[in-house]
Amino acid sequence: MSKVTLVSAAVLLRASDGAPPGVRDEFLLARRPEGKVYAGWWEFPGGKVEPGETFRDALVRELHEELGIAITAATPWLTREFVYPHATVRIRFFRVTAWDGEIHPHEHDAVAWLRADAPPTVEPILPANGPILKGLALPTLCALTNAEENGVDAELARLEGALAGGLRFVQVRDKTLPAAERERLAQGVVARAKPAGAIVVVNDDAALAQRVGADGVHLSADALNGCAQRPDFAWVGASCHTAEELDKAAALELDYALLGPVLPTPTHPQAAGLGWDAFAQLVERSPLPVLALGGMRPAMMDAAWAHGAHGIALLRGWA
Ligand SMILES: Nc1nc2c([nH]c(=O)n2[C@H]2C[C@H](O)[C@@H](COP(=O)(O)OP(=O)(O)OP(=O)(O)O)O2)c(=O)[nH]1
Repeated sequence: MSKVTLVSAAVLLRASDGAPPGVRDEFLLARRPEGKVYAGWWEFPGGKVEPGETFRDALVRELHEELGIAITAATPWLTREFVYPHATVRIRFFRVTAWDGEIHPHEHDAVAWLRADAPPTVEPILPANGPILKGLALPTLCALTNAEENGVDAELARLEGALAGGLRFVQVRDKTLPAAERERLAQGVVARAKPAGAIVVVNDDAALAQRVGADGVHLSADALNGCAQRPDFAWVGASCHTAEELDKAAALELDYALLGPVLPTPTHPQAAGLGWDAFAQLVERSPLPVLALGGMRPAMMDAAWAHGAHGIALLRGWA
């Protein structure tokens, strides 16, 4: 196997003027200068890990050298491997949310802030980074419907409130609801979520997702294990419990995974949950955004980020 070059890269995040509370919806790209491989291409600031350094050490050093800033808050995010003609790289991406100092490009010839929820306004972007941009467009809080407990109409009312409060990612779950009720729920979710610009995925029923015009499907772990190729939707995710399932979701080039249960839940009180440390170890090499599931509350978003999660998914407590 050829040598793998280790690279740390920073997704610097900030909130645009109209961003909902707590949402950082802009990220920074920088343009590689003349004289480097891929000169003129846009990348996340960062660079190679030097001998004796951790990924985090390299991140801190590179951002100081390249942008003149001292980062004060960075959490691990995705790890992406890519084979270029010149090198095979393993890039550890971090989300950087606070730093000291003004950004001045010392080693790039330009920088630009881009919106996470819109197509990029600069090009070309380094080929390894396509899925990274899609990951940035994925909201960090995923609401799972719970009409089995709340009833369809109450659940749709709860959704309206949450959409008004900034929710942008919904999974229609409710696997045991009678088919006609589940169809009514899915239709109602799409009718409310689409105008708000929210992503809707339907659990394990591609035909229903098609009929109601959802953005995608969410595969249960069983469906993932039996799946030979990525279903043809804009957004496809899967529920995972093990490293093998995370690998399978990555091999199918899905857009995200849910991993859990992280903590005990009312639905599975007998399961102890993975705990945050085991969660962090499992997601460390994942090229996909992974959302923590099981016993989550919105206030746990910071803990989730600190352990490498993209965000959290929850059945109760999202509104
Ligand atoms: N910094 C950065 N590198 C990326 C990204 N995407 C991507 O494929 N890469 C690749 C390109 C390069 O092969 C490698 C980074 O190497 P580099 O040449 O920028 O590293 P460096 O800053 O340490 O520079 P040097 O040793 O060449 O002076 O990772 C990205 O978004 N940011």
